[in-house]
This record gives sequence, structure tokens and C-alpha cells, in this order.
Amino acid sequence: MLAEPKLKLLADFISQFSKEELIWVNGYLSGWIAAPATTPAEPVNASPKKLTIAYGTETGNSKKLATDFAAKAKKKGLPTKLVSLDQYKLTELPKEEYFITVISTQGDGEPPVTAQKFYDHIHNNGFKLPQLKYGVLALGDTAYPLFCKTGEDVDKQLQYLGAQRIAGLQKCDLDYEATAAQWFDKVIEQLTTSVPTETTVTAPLVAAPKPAGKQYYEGIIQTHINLTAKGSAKKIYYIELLAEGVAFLPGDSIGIVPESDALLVDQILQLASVDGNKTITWKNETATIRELLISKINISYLLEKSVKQYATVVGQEIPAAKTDLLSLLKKYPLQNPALFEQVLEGLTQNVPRIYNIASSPVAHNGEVHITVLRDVFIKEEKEHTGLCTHFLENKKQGDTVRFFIQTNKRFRLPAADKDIVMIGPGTGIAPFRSFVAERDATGASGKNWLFFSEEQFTTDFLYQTEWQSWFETDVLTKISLAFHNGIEKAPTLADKILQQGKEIFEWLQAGASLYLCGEKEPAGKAIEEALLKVFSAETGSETNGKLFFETLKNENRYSKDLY
Ligand SMILES: Cc1cc2nc3c(=O)[nH]c(=O)nc-3n(C[C@H](O)[C@H](O)[C@H](O)COP(=O)(O)O)c2cc1C
Repeated sequence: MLAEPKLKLLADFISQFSKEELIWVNGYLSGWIAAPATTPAEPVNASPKKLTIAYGTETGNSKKLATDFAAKAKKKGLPTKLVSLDQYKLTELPKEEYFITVISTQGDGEPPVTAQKFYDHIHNNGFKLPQLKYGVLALGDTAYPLFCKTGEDVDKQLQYLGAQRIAGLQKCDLDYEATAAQWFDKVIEQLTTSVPTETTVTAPLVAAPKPAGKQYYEGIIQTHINLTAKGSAKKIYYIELLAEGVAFLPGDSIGIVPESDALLVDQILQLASVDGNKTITWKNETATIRELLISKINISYLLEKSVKQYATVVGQEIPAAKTDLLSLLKKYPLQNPALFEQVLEGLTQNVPRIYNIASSPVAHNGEVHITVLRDVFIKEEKEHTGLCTHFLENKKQGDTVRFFIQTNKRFRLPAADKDIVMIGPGTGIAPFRSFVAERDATGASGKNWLFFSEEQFTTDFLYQTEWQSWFETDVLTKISLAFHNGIEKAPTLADKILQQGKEIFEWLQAGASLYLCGEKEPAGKAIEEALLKVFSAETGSETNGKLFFETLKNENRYSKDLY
């Protein structure tokens, strides 16, 4: 409170200023109060700094944060505009003064749908933004391999375009509130006190222990079979999970958090002479060491920072090669068992593996089906299987699996009367089984065309009897197959697309939607190249072909899910 004489002095003083000037004074005073008492902050210019806060969101977190930020900035007297990136006028960007982006990462490291245009705009147009001062707050989830990828890309690209950071990129995990608020307080401090300079705000090194925003389900395995026949070079498992009340749409995926092999964990405990029954708290999770090693902690594919932490604990130089905990313990034994908990601190959590759902919620009510290729690789001359493959391979009928639904809004069936062309080499066929089963069960009138490829016709034709039955009942209008069958120059799926390009183009011109799912390399890449060749040939030039491809994407008639 001010005493009466001072209050009067202040009122007289204030009466000399315009509203704009008062807003600036307000900001100036906040900065002055926040600064150390001996060095009052000097404002650099007399007018308040104009701030735009733009958000790109899918499930609303970025919007909520951006809205809180805008309210805070306004309170501090900064003229602030809050806008969703899909509403943002891209021609405004070169005119902006201070530009804060709050953006999440979706899909497999992709921008939210609402931010796609902005993302493409800054990446595809050859302009510069020398006057822009910016900061990016990235939302993500450390459970995903491409943590905060979109925020990283936007931050990097704005700098590349000549803009100046007023705050370093801040990456946030699911428990973002406190970190985000701290970061924005620093931004406000910059804008209300002094010349903006780049600050590096370090992201928290350690992941939040569990993806709190996700709803997890327990599914009971009711079928677990190898889809490929005897004589096949591969194993592809078909797993049916009983999962009553789990809501999803054709095109969605599930995330499964793999568990480590109990025998491997026991070997580790024995080697480290550690009591696995001791209860500890690891990244907010309280359980026995053995339980944590089985269900939470990544012991198979250690990150570089985990190896570094191990090297510090044992006080030795260890090369940053890909390794696992057991190998480290064997090669660089711990001097004493008490050090094991320090090693655990440097380890990260197991990340979920994502599988396309192969069932239809209408046709296979209460069930979720997946198609899992046994992922085999050679390390130190020994055959190994991927962690989740190994985990799922050893499950039996009646066992439970913990999973969450990963929605994929970019991979959706069109209206029931629209035609679809589905290209699914190998396990890429999974979502198309969901699509066609759904269209069959709902009596959708649109035509359906499937492209599929595998090694051997006799052993590897995934879901063969179902495709045959759908073909016979006219649910599946066309099926185009490419099997290698051990023939050196056998046509690939890309070749089939080139051969049937004219008809594919006709379907698309008549309004069909096109889908591609499967491995990115080599099949996915070759197929996209073949599609571009087809479109170029049919439209008369490569430029027109690219334009046709772009139009399909802009009209949401080309969806791909490559891994
Ligand atoms: C389908 C889906 C895919 C996601 N993919 C990623 C990813 O690749 N990388 C990441 O860091 N976070 C990923 N996330 C996590 C989100 O970025 C995180 O939940 C964020 O808080 C969402 O913010 P929003 O509500 O503003 O979209 C994904 C979330 C979902 C639902």
C-alpha cells in the first residue's frame, strides 16, 4: 500500500501518460523489480514489444499452454496476439517482431495436422526472416524415439532463415507444466527488461517415468500363430488380443511396452551381486530392482548417455558403441554391488513399439489384432531378435499384454462411397486388413484395390484366405501381387505399380484415396518413386506429376505410414 501523499504523486504522474505508454511502464517496472537491486534494467526502446504466440496442437496441450502464456504476457503489459498455426496468416511472418511457437510432435516425429502448413511454409519457401526474434517451446513424449522432433525442426529452420532466438529451444516431456512456465517467465523477463539475447534453456535430461497422458489397457491373447508356412525364410506372427471397450478406428496403431527377459535380468543381478528383491524408487516408480529391470528399464539397447554414466561409475574409458547392460557388466565389472543403483540412474525407460492394428472395430468387436514380423539381426556373430519381437514371440494364449492406442488421424478411410487404392508390401498389409474388414462389415459401396508383395507365394501370402474370400464376394475389387519366389529379376511391387499406372491414375482422377504402408526402405521409397513416374507420365511432365501428388496430399487423399 502507498501512503496518501505518494498515491497522489503517482496519480498525477500517471495522468500525463497515454494507455500505450502506461502498458510499457508496467512492463518496465516488472523488469525493474525482477532485476538485481543494484542494476536496474534499462529498456531498449520506448514502445512495448509486440508478441505473437502461435500454437500447433493435436490434443490441446500446446493450445492450453499458449493460452496461459498469452494471459501472463498481457498481465505484464505486452501487446500479445494468440493464434492457432492453422489460422495464422503466413504472410504476417516477415512482419512479426517477437514470435513464440508452442508446438507438439505427432505421428512418427511429425507436426500436428494443424501446424503442417506452417511447417511446410518455413521449410519450402526461400525467404529470410532477419527481423524476427523467436522462441520455440516443444511438447513431446520421451517414450517416442523422435522426441520433440517438430519443435527441433521449427527452431532450427527459423534460425536458418535468419531469425534470432530470444530463448533457446525448450523441449518438454508429458510433465511439461513447470518447465514450460519457467521457460516462458524467462522469455517475458527478456521482453520486459533488456535487449533480447539468446539463452540456452536446457531440457531436463531425464525422461518422465511414465507417459501419464496415455490410457493403458490389458489385452488377453486369444490367438498367437505364425502366419507364414513351413519353408518360409521369415516368421510373421498374427496376435489377437481380447480388449473389450477399447475404442479405435481403422488406421490406428497400438503401442506395446516390451518387457525384458526374466532370465536375462537374473543373470544381470547375479553378475552384479545385487539383491533383486530390494525395493527402490527409479524415476518416480517404486518397485523391486528385479521388477524394474523386467518391466521398466531399458537394459538391451543402451543410449550413449547410459554408457557414459556406466563409465563414470566404474571409472573407466568405455567406447560409445551400441551395447547392453549384461555385456558392460561382463567387460567392466562393478567394484562393489552398491554401485549398481548409480548405474540404474543412468539408464532410460523402455520405449513402446508401435504396430498397425490389423482388425476392424466393427468386424472384430472387442478385439485388437496385430501382425508382427520377427525382427532378427546379427550382433557379435550371434543371432538376436528385437526386444519387443522377443517379448511377443514368447507370449502364449491366455497371457496378457499391456498396450495403448495410438490414434493416426492421417490414416483414415474416406466416405463409404469413395474408392481406395492400398499399397502394403510385407507387414504393411496390416491396416488394409482392417480397412477392408470394416468396409465389408459396414457395406461400404466404394471400390477397394490392394497391392501386396512378399518373398514366396506359397508360404508368405499374409491373410490369403481372407483376401480370396473378399475378392470372391466383390468386397475386394482388384488385387495386384508381387512375389519374389526366388526369381532373380522378379517384378517388384514398384514394377507392378508402373505396369498398372494408367488404371491407378484413372481411379485417383475419379476421386479415389491412395494409401501406402510398410517399410520405408527399400520398398516404400521405390513405390513412391514409381507413383511419381506414373503421375508424371499421365500428366505429361514431372512438374505436373509432382503437382498431382501434392494435390492428393492437400486433399488428404494420399496417406502413408512408413517405418
Ligand atoms: C499419435 C501420437 C504420436 C506422437 N508422436 C510423438 C513423437 O513422435 N515424438 C514426441 O516427442 N511426442 C510424440 N507424441 C506426444 C505428444 O507430442 C505429446 O502428447 C504432447 O503433449 C501433445 O501435445 P498437443 O496436445 O499440443 O498435441 C505423440 C502423441 C500421439 C498421441
